[in-house]
Amino acid sequence: MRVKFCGTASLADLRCAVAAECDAVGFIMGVIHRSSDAVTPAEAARMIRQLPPFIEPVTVTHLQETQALIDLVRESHCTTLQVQNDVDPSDLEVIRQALPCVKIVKAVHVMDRSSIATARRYEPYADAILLDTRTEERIGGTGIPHDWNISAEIVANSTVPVILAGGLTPENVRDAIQKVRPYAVDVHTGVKKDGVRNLEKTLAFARAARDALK
Ligand SMILES: O=C(O)c1ccccc1NCC(=O)[C@H](O)[C@H](O)COP(=O)(O)O
Repeated sequence: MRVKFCGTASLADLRCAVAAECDAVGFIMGVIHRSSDAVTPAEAARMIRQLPPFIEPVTVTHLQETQALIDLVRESHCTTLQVQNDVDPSDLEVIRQALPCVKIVKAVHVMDRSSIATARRYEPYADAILLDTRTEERIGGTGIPHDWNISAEIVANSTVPVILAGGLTPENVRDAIQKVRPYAVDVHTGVKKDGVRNLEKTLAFARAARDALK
């Protein structure tokens, strides 16, 4: 099972994720909704210089305007873009033309069964779909799980890889994987202690995720 740790805000956070043998690290940039752990593109670029090979750095953002998204990826030097906010699917095509080597992940918020159609709408334009939770204030990093029955249905019918996020923890990630069968899992809040990424929780999350289907 692949694992992404989101909200990497310091070298200490980065080292925790690397120690847990992560597959990807997310850098939150360009936030317009409530959020924590945002960094500037220059800060992300500096941290990425310390990243060992074969770990994917991901630009995670609220921004919606196509050129702003392209600029953010270029400035941060990430190799994957996670679009957390609403955009027209055709905008993803424009981004792909501008950044042909960058993988595009589109977040879909699982609120009710309408999310199934939303995910299907983005599938032709995204390299992966990330299923997340939203609240009135936040469109990511809520620490709240959603209805995994709906997520499982999206995974079962998707033509692209599906990443499960939203309220995952070292304690519930095994059940989540067994029920939803995602391509990868993603966590931000669930591996924090006293507001910062915690090494024990990060290691425990990665271990539980990797052992879930054994
Ligand atoms: O995590 C955030 O605060 C965030 C802020 C702005 C845009 C996206 C954000 N998160 C996207 C992620 O990939 C998070 O890991 C995902 O929402 C899960 O978060 P959590 O429920 O806290 O584990």
